[in-house]
Amino acid sequence: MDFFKYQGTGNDFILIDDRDETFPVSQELIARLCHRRFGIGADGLILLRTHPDYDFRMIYFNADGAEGSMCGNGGRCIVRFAHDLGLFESETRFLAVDGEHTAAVTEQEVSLKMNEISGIEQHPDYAFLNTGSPHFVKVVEDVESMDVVAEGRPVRYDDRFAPGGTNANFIEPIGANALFVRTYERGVEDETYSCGTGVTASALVAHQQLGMNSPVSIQTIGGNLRVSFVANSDGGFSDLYLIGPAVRVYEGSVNA
Ligand SMILES: N[C@H](CCC[C@H](N)C(=O)O)C(=O)O
Repeated sequence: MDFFKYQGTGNDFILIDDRDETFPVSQELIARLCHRRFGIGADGLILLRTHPDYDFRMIYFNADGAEGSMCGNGGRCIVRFAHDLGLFESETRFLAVDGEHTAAVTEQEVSLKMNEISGIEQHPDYAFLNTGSPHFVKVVEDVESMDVVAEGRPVRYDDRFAPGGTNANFIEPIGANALFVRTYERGVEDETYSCGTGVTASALVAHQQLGMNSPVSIQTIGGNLRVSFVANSDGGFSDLYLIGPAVRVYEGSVNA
């Protein structure tokens, strides 16, 4: 079976051109392919399929092999993959688990439009919102020295977020409109080098709690992203874009 490996600021994915819909979907196979020792190794696996009304359809699976909610970095990577396959020139429209997305590509970046957010659930020491995936966001002092797994895993499984659980983001302001974000990712069950829906959520919380304005620059372990948005008077957000690099690393073939 042929596959392509892409990464978006270190969040890495196996991409499969499944326009013929022959990929044998199973939780066991996908978990094995994503395994860092017994498989190719990735934070997730993404199928590119056809759709009569869109340039393509995105189906996302977390590294645990289960079909996931929206993946922002994976969305940027499948846009780069579709462009590499020649499916569009510079702008595209595709269907994902949370509905329609548009995106634009340049040599350096992919700009992905994220779905509108109705509002942020603000608690005394954290915020919670869904940017296509559920995110707990907490402002901390020294994010670089945190043990993100030790702090993030209990949040991911906390009863407050049952039954589906949540991703956990820890954010630190590093400039007027800049953050350092680290994320424990649900379904990977580890810290990832970046999380697209997570940095999107973090930027909106930084606007609301820290007074940051669009575009917010985000440093992650895996590289730099930008999030631009319009804050609406009703507390929601629109014109939400996740912008940054998405790169093909290699292609290969694997025994299914
Ligand atoms: N693990 C996430 C989905 C992928 C999110 C992340 N990879 C991104 O770039 O948004 C979840 O189950 O909620």
